Amino acid sequence: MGTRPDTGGMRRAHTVEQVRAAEGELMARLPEGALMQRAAHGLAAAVADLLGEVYGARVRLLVGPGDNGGDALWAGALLARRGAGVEAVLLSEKAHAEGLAALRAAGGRVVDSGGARPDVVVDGILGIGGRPGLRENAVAALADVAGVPVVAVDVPSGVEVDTGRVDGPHVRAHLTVTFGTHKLAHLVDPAAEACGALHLVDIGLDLPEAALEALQPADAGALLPVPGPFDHKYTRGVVGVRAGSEQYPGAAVLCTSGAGTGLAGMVRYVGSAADQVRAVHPEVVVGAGRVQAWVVGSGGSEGAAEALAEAAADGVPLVVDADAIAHVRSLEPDADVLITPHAGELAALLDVDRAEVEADQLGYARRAAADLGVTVLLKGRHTLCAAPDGRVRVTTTGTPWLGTAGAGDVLAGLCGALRAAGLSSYDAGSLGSWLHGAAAQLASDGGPLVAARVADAVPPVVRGLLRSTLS
Ligand SMILES: NC(=O)C1=CN([C@@H]2O[C@H](COP(=O)(O)OP(=O)(O)OC[C@H]3O[C@@H](n4cnc5c(N)ncnc54)[C@H](OP(=O)(O)O)[C@@H]3O)[C@@H](O)[C@H]2O)[C@@H](O)CC1
Ligand SMILES: Nc1ncnc2c1ncn2[C@@H]1O[C@H](COP(=O)(O)OP(=O)(O)O)[C@@H](O)[C@H]1O
Ligand SMILES: [K+]
Repeated sequence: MGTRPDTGGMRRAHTVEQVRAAEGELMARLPEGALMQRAAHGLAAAVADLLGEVYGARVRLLVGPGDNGGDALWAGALLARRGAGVEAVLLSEKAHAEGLAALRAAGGRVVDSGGARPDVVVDGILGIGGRPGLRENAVAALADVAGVPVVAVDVPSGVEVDTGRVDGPHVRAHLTVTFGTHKLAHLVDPAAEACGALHLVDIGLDLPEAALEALQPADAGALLPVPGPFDHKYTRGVVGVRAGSEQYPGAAVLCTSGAGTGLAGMVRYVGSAADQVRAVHPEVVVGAGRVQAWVVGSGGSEGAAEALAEAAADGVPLVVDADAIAHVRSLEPDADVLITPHAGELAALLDVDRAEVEADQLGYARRAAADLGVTVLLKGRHTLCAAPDGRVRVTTTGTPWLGTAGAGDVLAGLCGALRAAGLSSYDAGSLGSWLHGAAAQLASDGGPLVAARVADAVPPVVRGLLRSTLS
């Protein structure tokens, strides 16, 4: 049976090709039109929820040429039968014939764009068959209803469904109601941001392995390294931090804060900010020694290349952040590496513009991971964790308040602790990012925060996960 709606297990996203194949298989076993009926009922229910009161509400359908428009028309018919005033603006010479007949039979009308302001707009312009961008008449029809909440059918029309790119005009939705499974554009920015809230309607698809995953609390809980009865600090893992510089001693403090949230057994520090680190974190052991993973580069300045070479000489897994990222090509090809760039740092590493990376986050994260043979944690609103073998996870925890100086230093330390505790680079990066985002939400509580508070909030987030995992 298909991916379940938004609660519970791992959130998964599939490509258009995977979705079409699963839909084809299921359609062959069902009466004609049955899948569209499932989709339309789920869509109508979500629009009704948004409206609160259906009777007397004004609903505007923007209808394109394909089955996406068909979903909108059938859902419009259901709403019209419940007493809504439903108008359809047909944006193409073609429109789904049965859907249109059903809408008319239910009392819905076809209108030109313009007219009285509706209470809600249903975007049935383009779905998974859409090419990026919108025609002029669609752009004009959207302008006519500017400010009205939009419910996107399957995807906000105009976005590129398999990449999350938005290269032309597109819909900005309040809510996106999708069917069977999430598509990549629902989770990958910048398209994900245009989706608004997501609602998944189960239409019974049987789906293959996902193209993209987003950890949910139960998944995060299951990945946590939890000490057993006979564990001690060394078996739990020692994480080493080589961060900070004369210019940026605070980065060393913040990075050791992330490393020292209790998920590894011990934190070592090597670098010029030892006094500052010791003053804030008396439990940190200063000086070189055996570690299970090194975190290198946060606030490292010009010393980052040397710090990276020294850490790499130990032959243990590396988490490479900030100034050290530029030197990652100097590492042995078989080194086990997680890099933690923001878009600007990945752009510099790949010698492209930052805007290009921001426009194609999934493409660049995947390519960098494959080409460099490292795991890439591309930080942003929805951080991506791409493994060299092609797997990708996306982080949906977090808050824009996390865009604050030093937050990345905390994240690097946290990922290093998880790596030292024995998680793979892929799990350490994706779980570290998930915990970092969840901790930021807890610390922010809807308001501003500073990076140190994010680290402070990691233990309560972990405690909450463990409680719900055990209950
Ligand atoms: N399959 C199923 O079982 C189920 C599917 N369901 C629903 O069907 C949706 C997919 O429907 P679909 O395949 O008909 O494609 P859809 O996105 O509606 O439009 C394609 C049309 O648009 C045109 N076109 C493309 N780009 C354009 C542009 N930029 N500007 C203007 N026009 C453009 C394109 O033209 P062409 O490429 O042929 O030139 C073609 O005519 C899916 O998202 C879901 O909502 C659900 O009911 C559940 C069951
Ligand atoms: N708008 C946003 N929404 C959610 N998270 C964000 C946003 N902007 C930045 N972040 C997160 O904040 C952190 C910033 O890290 P980074 O850019 O390295 O900052 P610094 O170098 O100052 O430590 C990253 O984890 C990133 O994912
Ligand atoms: K749509």
